[in-house]
Amino acid sequence: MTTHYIAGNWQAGQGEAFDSLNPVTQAVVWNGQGASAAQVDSAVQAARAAFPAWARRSLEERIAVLEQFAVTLKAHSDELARTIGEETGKPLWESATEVTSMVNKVAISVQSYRERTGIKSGPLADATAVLRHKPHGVVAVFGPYNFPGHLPNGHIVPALLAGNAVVFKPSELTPKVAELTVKCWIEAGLPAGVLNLVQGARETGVALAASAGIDGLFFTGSSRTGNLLHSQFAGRPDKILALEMGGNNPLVVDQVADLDAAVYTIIQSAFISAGQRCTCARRLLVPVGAWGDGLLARLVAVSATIKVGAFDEQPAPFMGSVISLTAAEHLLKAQQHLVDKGAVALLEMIQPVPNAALLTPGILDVTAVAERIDEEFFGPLLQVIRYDGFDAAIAEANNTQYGLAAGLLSDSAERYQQFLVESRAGIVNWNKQLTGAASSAPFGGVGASGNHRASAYYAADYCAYPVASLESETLSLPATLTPGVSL
Ligand SMILES: NC(=O)C1=CN([C@@H]2O[C@H](COP(=O)(O)OP(=O)(O)OC[C@H]3O[C@@H](n4cnc5c(N)ncnc54)[C@H](O)[C@@H]3O)[C@@H](O)[C@H]2O)C=CC1
Ligand SMILES: O=C(O)CCC(=O)N[C@@H](CCC(=O)O)C(=O)O
Repeated sequence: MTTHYIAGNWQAGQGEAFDSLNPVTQAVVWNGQGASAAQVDSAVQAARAAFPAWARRSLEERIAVLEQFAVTLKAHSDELARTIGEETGKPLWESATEVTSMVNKVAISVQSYRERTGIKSGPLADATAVLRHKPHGVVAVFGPYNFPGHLPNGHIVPALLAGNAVVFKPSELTPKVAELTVKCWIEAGLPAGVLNLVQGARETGVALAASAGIDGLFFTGSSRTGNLLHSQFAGRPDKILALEMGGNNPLVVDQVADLDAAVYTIIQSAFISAGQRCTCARRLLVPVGAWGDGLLARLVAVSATIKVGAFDEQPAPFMGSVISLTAAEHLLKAQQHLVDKGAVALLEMIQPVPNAALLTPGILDVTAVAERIDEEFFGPLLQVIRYDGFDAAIAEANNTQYGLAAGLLSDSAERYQQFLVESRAGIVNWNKQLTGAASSAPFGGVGASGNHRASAYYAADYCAYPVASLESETLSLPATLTPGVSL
């Protein structure tokens, strides 16, 4: 099976065989062989060869190809949404929103490029100061499985726009979405070699990250892998590394007037995408006392009724499956481990159908757990911590190595001001769900969530480097010479 797209040709893999499965039915969605180290190398060389001509094209020419890509995405949107659903288990309504985000990324990236990294100039007394931006060269893009279309696209579109050539290594759990996306680029007329696709698991990623031929690596994925890459790139200031990693995101609930609005917002924050968004609320901070007890009772009652099902089930479920049986098993074990450590299951997360990666929402009260685990559980498992006093809530919210997203549900503007000032995260929301960040804003975290290279609207910043010039069409002597020099 031809699975890799290198130098404008599809070719079969020479590495390990692997397949992607529908997480609910376990049916094979895609299979093939991963790229060998030699194939990764040829993909990097193809990108290197294609880079100069692509970078020399005018910005308008590159934009035209990108806009055509948006057109081809729209034309294939049903097929793409279905494939996202099949490979990830995400309900069709949600997969369709992912394709829309991919389409919208083009116009947003163009706007961002012009605003943040375009050409700017200003007159000086005897010259012109010009600021331009140049592409880095060949960049590797690593994607996660949870948004197999939208998140790699969030690196690829701005990278190509800036004039880079790309080698794309998608998640091994979602190869078919990557293949379809690359086909859309080909149909849009992207020249051969400018975007290359190498499929495969860890070994393919290791080979690509270690390639001497890349000038940068843009990664979205787990903190564990991101940290490995960070160590690997240490001492390499010549290569740009952008890391978008996970979080252990707190959502603080203050005593609010509209209890149902709070419950709905918590559900959208914790359980959308079956809890598989990096921005999902993982820790829910609830005040001690009767009001907090009432909120939790209502949250548990409503969460117990959430419809969970296969991606194409009708009527549509709110939550699809998690990515795999292995992931489901890992999450169930994590729940059991927390219960063993003293957590109280307010709503037990269960696997309702054997051999299907469907999980129901889980809510654990971990207040009594002595040493809470600061880890991201990437699924529908929400940990509740009761707090006494708003200062204590903020301290608890910040009690994590991560710093991606933090939210406050409160009727008090004053409390939000305090939360905004004191919380440590790249996304801080007020009375809004934590998930669903806008592509028109920067997207990134501090602490263990990233390396200060925010993506989305600020992706333009890591896709090009600034070149500052002082320019004068004629060379002439200044009116006054510096002391000590005579001509
Ligand atoms: N901050 C952000 O923007 C986002 C972060 N994420 C995070 O991504 C994670 C889920 O995605 P996963 O696919 O599980 O991440 P992952 O880290 O397992 O994999 C990401 C990519 O890295 C590759 N890879 C794995 N080990 C490697 C190694 N040693 N060297 C080179 N490449 C390697 C994988 O094959 C895949 O292409 C969650 O932790 C989530 O929070 C997901 C979406 C957005
Ligand atoms: O990257 C963008 O264009 C905006 C950020 C975004 O789409 N965030 C989503 C996905 C979160 C995740 O990566 O898991 C969100 O906040 O829901």
